[in-house]
Amino acid sequence: MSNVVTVKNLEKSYASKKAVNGINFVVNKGEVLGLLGPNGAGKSTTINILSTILSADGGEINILGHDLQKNARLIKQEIGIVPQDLAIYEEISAEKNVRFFASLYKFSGKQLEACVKEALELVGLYERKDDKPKTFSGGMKRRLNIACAIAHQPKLIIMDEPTVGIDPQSRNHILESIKILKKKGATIIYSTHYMEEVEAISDKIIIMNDGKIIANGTKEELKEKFDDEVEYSFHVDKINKLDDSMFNKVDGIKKVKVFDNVVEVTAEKSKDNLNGIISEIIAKGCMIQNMNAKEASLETVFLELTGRNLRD
Ligand SMILES: Nc1ncnc2c1ncn2[C@@H]1O[C@H](COP(=O)(O)OP(=O)(O)OP(=O)(O)O)[C@@H](O)[C@H]1O
Repeated sequence: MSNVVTVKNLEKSYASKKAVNGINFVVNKGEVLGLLGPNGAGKSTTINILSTILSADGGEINILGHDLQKNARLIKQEIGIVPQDLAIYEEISAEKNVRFFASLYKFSGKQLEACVKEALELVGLYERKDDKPKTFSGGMKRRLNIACAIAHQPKLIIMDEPTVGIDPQSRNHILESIKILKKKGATIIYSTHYMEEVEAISDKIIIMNDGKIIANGTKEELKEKFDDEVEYSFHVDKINKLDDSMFNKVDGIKKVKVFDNVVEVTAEKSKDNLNGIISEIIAKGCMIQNMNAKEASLETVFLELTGRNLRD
């Protein structure tokens, strides 16, 4: 079976707020799906429904061949959930934490010990297995949280912002762990506020905004839509002479932003308009101190589609 997750017309409201508004998507076996969206987009609600924690108001979900409404119990055995908040016991050793969670599933005896070891090694905590989480850094606790969620070797792993607020070393470690889990055949759904993480590990990206999916595809597919776009940024000496309408005569200008000592111009590359833009700035009596050109990135795609920065 290549479809591990199929979501059709999923809906969920809280009182009058439609948190998830008729979304559809598929995740194939072995894929890492990055779920991106600004605060309140509906990512956690979607993830909590897939994790069988919340019930949906409408729609259909099939996970690993089972209908979620009819067979949640079977699905729970096959998935691993890394929640946004830590779910570990501070007062027992890292190893006992992992063993406890793994023992809730099908493993016991030697097999259980092997799974616990493998999970702790994966997140780089085997050397610290006898230590209590209360002595760990925030990043180490998050890594332990992951080990607890994956020790039973689930086919589908669902992670809700597993790298929020941690040190870069732990963050890299978590991203590397995800790549290894994927290599071993796991399917992963991963929600995050960090664009660079999605770029680094996702096979497919879904961008949510206001309960809806507004883009769905590979990184390349999403960028393609904005391939003809370039953002020029000029540092000038006399910003007070410039305004948003100064490039009205130049062809292919999409957006102008003037702030501090900077003028940012989003333009269509194919219109070959850089000379025209520079001429207009010089004609205003300004000197250009330096200039940058930025091609479309996922950040641009996100901003264009949602009108918001990812971490507003
Ligand atoms: N228990 C709740 N009761 C009422 N409203 C809720 C509840 N949980 C979420 N919401 C609202 O539903 C919408 C979607 O929230 P959700 O937490 O799914 O978004 P999110 O994309 O995960 O955001 P964040 O990145 O901030 O976690 C938001 O408007 C939120 O305020």
